[in-house]
Amino acid sequence: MPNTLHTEHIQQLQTLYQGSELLVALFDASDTLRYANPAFRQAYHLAETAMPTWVQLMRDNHAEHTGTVIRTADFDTWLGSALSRRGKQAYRMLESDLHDGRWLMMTETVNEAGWMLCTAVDISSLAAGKRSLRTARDLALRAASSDALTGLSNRRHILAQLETQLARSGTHCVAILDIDFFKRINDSHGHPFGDLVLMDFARYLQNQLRRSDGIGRLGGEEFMLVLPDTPLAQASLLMHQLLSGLHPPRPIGALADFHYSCSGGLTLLQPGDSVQSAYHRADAALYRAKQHGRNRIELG
Ligand SMILES: Nc1nc2c(ncn2[C@@H]2O[C@H](COP(=O)(O)OP(=O)(O)OP(=O)(O)O)[C@@H](O)[C@H]2O)c(=O)[nH]1
Repeated sequence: MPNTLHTEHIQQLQTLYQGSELLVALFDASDTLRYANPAFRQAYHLAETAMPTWVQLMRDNHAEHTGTVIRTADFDTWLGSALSRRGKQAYRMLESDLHDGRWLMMTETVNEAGWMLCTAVDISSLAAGKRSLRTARDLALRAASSDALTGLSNRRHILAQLETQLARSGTHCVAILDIDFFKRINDSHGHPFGDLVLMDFARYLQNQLRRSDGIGRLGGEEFMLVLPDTPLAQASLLMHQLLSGLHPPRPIGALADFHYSCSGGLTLLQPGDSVQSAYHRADAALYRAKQHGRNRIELG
C-alpha cells in the first residue's frame, strides 16, 4: 500500500527520532508516556526508561524546577486549567518555555483512539521580540476559556466542546452535575469555604475522568461533563462511580471529616440535537434527581 508505514519505515523513523533534536513523545489515551526520544527526555529530565503520566511529569518538573516553566501560585489550579485544554482538539500548537532558557513550539496531535503525538522544536532564536506579545495573547485566550476559580473550562468553552461533539459521528453523552445543598454549605461555613468545596469538586472530577472528556463549570455549583465516544450505559456507570466516590469524608479547609454530595442529569446526544436541546434534557434530568432526593443520577 502506498504511503503506509511498513516495518522498515518504522525502524527508520525510530532511528531518526533517536538522533533528532526535534522533541518527540507519544502518550496513550490515559495520558501515560509510551515513547519519548532522547531530546524529549533531556528537556523534561526523564530517565531513559521512565514512563510517567503527563500529570506526574508536570508535577515532578514543577517540584524540581526543571522542564516546563509553570508560572502559578497554585500548581493544582494551573494543572486544572492545562487539563481543560489538553487533548481536546485533534491538533493544536502552543509555545512553551523551559527552565533551561529554551523556547519551544509544540504540537499535539490526537487520534480517534485518544493517543497523542507530541513534537516540539526549539524556536529560541526566532522573533524573540514578538514573544511577549504572543505570550500575552495566549494568556488572554486562556483566561477567556477558563473558569477563574477552578481552572476548568468556563461555560462558553464547555458549551463549545458540546457543540464539537454534536458535529461528530459516534455515541457521546453529556451530563450536568450540581453540588447538593450548596447554599447550606456556604451559610454554615462561609463563602470562602464554599469556594474550597468548588475547587475540591473540580479536582475530583478531573482526577476521575479521561483526558478526552470535557469538564466545565456552568456557573455557581453546576458543572457540565462532555463524554465523547461513550455509550449511555458506560456513562451511567461512570456517573454512579463519581457519586459513590464522593461518599467518604473529604478533608476541606480545617474540616477533616467534611462530606458533600452531588446530583446529576445524564443524556445521550441524539441525531438532530442542538446545544440547547441536549442541555435542556440533561438539565431536566438533573431537576428530577434533585426532586427525587438528591445524591442520585437521572437519565434524560
Ligand atoms: N462559595 C461560593 N458560592 C457560590 C458561588 N456561586 C454561587 N454560589 C452560591 O451557591 C448557592 C446555590 O444555592 P442553590 O441554588 O439554592 O442550590 P443548593 O443549596 O445547592 O440546593 P440544591 O441544588 O437544590 O441541592 C447560592 O447560595 C449561591 O450564592 C461561588 O462561586 N462560590
